[in-house]
Amino acid sequence: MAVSPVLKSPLSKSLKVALIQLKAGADKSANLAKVTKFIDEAIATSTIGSLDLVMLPECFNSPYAVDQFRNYAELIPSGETTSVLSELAKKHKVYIIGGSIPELDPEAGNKIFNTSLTFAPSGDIIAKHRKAHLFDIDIPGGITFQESVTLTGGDKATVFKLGDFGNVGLGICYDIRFPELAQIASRSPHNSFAMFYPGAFNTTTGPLHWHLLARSRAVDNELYTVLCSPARDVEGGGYQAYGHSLVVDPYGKVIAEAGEGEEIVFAELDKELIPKAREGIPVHYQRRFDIYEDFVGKGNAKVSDL
Ligand SMILES: O=C(O)CCC(=O)C(=O)O
Repeated sequence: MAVSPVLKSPLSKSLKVALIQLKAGADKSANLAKVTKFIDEAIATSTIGSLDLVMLPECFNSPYAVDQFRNYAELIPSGETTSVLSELAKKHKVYIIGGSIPELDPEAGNKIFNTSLTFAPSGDIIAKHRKAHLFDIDIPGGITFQESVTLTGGDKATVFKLGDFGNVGLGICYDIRFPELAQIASRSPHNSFAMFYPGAFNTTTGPLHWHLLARSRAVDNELYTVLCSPARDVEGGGYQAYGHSLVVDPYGKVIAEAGEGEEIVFAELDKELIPKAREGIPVHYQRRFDIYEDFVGKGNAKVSDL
């Protein structure tokens, strides 16, 4: 079996990121004011030097509740949240992975999607991912949640170019349970160095699977996984997010992690670690497509082009 040569990245820069773990309330304007304050603070207090990217959690401008999504849904790109994030990216000259918001799409029969936008330092939108796998679960004595009551799933994997840093993939929360999105992003022709997942796991499935899934996607694909959660909101009641926003390196090691409350976490993603991990443990090049099917790059993987 042929082993492909290790791909050395021509772009050796590391990516300095801040994860904003905050809790959202019922007041959208207050949520957006809080996002602005936290992003300003991340830029001003970074412990790792000048930041390249700031990331927000899933549903940061609305309660995470099936019966509320339509009330908070916005048009993209003309909605209020899109313009606030675009201005913040421009003001601070950073990339922003804008967690996710409920999106109203009149062209799709007014359906609602759970959508994540990424902004370049110019303020332009460079990626849009609609949560592909909806969170419909029922754990007796644990949690019941049915996103599909009001949301529609997206129909594409999302991979995009983060400027000079190279390609990255984007999924939302429950999407992390489906290894295929990270596989598509990590493998040729995309060769991404990181997967980003804004996510709001809960106090039942968080302790069970949050770290396990982040580390699994990282080890399977030998890339960074970056997960940003809302903070726990005990006083507010409602959906209790797990917290523990984290960054996992291509060996599966957790290199940064938040607690449960509101917090900013900083981490540096050293891209040189990707070829090192893939050279040392070359699973990336040892796949046996003679005994199982390769679905990536075979024309049936749909990748978003905005
Ligand atoms: O997969 C899980 O356990 C949690 C998923 C979730 O909370 C979500 O998709 O919003």
